[in-house]
Parts: sequence; structure tokens; C-alpha cells
Amino acid sequence: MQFEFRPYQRRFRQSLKTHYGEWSVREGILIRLDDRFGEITPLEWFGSESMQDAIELCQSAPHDIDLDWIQQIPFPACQFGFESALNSEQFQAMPQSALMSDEWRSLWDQGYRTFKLKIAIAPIEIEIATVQALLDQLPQHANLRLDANMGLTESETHQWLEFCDQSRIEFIEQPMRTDQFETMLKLSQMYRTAIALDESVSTLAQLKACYERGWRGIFVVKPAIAGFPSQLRQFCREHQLDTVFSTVFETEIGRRAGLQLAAELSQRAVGYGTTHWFDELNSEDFEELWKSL
Ligand SMILES: O=C(O)CCC(=O)c1ccccc1C(=O)O
Ligand SMILES: [Mg+2]
Repeated sequence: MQFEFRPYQRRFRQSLKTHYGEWSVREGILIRLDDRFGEITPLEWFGSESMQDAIELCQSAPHDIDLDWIQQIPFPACQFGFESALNSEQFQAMPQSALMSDEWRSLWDQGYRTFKLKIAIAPIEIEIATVQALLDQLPQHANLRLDANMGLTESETHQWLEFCDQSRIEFIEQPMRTDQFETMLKLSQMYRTAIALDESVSTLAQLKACYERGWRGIFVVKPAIAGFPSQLRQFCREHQLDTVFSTVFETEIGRRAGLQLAAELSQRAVGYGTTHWFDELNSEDFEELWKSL
């Protein structure tokens, strides 16, 4: 197969604020194998390879690539990009969760019924009050998820879970650091509100390790950084994992491949409602995306 690649940069309409700080430009790589497309979107702070690693891998690739070469790729975001290019089929629509910016109403009008809010950015009392105010406004049948990106202490996590148990929150995502696994496991058994692991399970190897250590709560799966889709599919099926599939801000190319896996493997609304965060590279036509770079 003839291989080509094109790096891209995509600016957020407004920077995304998380516990890690602000994110203003997404960098990735579109790849092409004959007439099939794939996408590489590293997320180094989640433990994937860096953008530099991915570029170097693409630069060192032969012009004519075969399956053996693809199977030897050592990096998870590259594994996803190449293998999903081989297998790009059609995808099925799934209910989507919108990553909230300021306004939920326009997202509601676009059809979203599940929303996700980043927390652990401001002091906890302020954030709990904000979430309460939001719940007071949202229609009863809306779902709300909270994502702390590892930013809470154990006592703050208790505080949030107590609040969530009194309200209607679907889950809290990655409340604490990955080295606090045992504490999160204990907390997941103490409250009605579920905990979803995200940073703890960003690659398939980590996901397997958390399963083996006893995690039976929700697993956030970011297929674009999880490694070979074929291996991910096999593990999720074998163990009937309760999963939420989630974007790392791919273009439509990586996103379709992720949604296709989600439709096969997950029951929950997918965390791919993020197109409102970008003005550029929003086309749904792969050829057009490719040509624009
Ligand atoms: O999962 C979603 O609903 C939206 C995507 C999201 O929050 C995200 C996007 C890029 C990197 C990290 C994260 C995250 O879940 O922490
Ligand atoms: Mg998360």
C-alpha cells in the first residue's frame, strides 16, 4: 500500500480549560494508505507517544507499507491510525454527549441530551454551586457527567460523590490521580454515583491492568490513543466492559473509526460531541480534509 501523511494544527474556538490548564491548538496527522484514510492524534499527557514520536514514525515509514510493518508499530496513537485506516467501514449513529462550553441551550437545540462538564478547575464550593445551578436549569431528562481530570483529593471526591448521590449525575470521571487506584476502587463501592476511569485506562495495557485489579465501574475508552482497535475490541467483548467511548479531538477521519467501535462495544452516549469547539477542519468529507492540508 502506498503511504502518505500530512500533519495538521487545529485551533480551538476558545481554549479548553481543564485541571491540566488551557489547551488552545490540537495537532495531529492525517494518513493515507492508497485511497483509505486514517488519523493519528497523540495525547502525551495521557501517556501516549508525543506528536514528535508520531511524526518521526511516519517519516521513517517505507513508501510502500505492508501489514507486517503495521503490526510492528510500537506507539498506541499510531497503532490506531494505521489499523483503523485499513478497516474503515461505515459507522452507525450513537447518542452523543456534548462537552460543555458556556451555553447548554444551543447544544440542547442541536439535539444533545447528555452533557459533560470539566471540574477541579475552581474551588470546590464554587463548582458544586455551579453544577447545582446548572441542574436547576437543565430539563429533567438531561444527563450530566463531570470530569475532574485527576484534580480532586480524597476528601473532595467524597464531597462530590455525596453531592452527586443527592442529585442526578451520571458519573464522575477520573476524580483522582492514577496512583490513587485503591482509593477510587473503595469510593466506587461506597456511593450510588458511578466513577469512570479515564487517565488510568488510556492505553489497552493500562485498561487490562485496572480490570485485573478489580475495577468493575465505568471505563472511558479513547480509541484514538488505546492502541490496535482489533485488540481493544477483543478485550471489551470478552469481559463485557461498561464503557464510554470518548474523543481526543480527532477530525472526522479518526472520529468515524472511534464511533464505529463504540457502536459495536458500548451502550452509553459517546463523548464525541465536540465539533462546536473548532472552526477549522470540520469537514465530513475525508478527501476534502486531506486536500485542505
Ligand atoms: O469525553 C468527552 O466527552 C469529551 C472529550 C474529553 O473530555 C477529552 C478530550 C481530550 C482529552 C481528554 C479528555 C478527557 O476526557 O479528559
Ligand atoms: Mg476525561
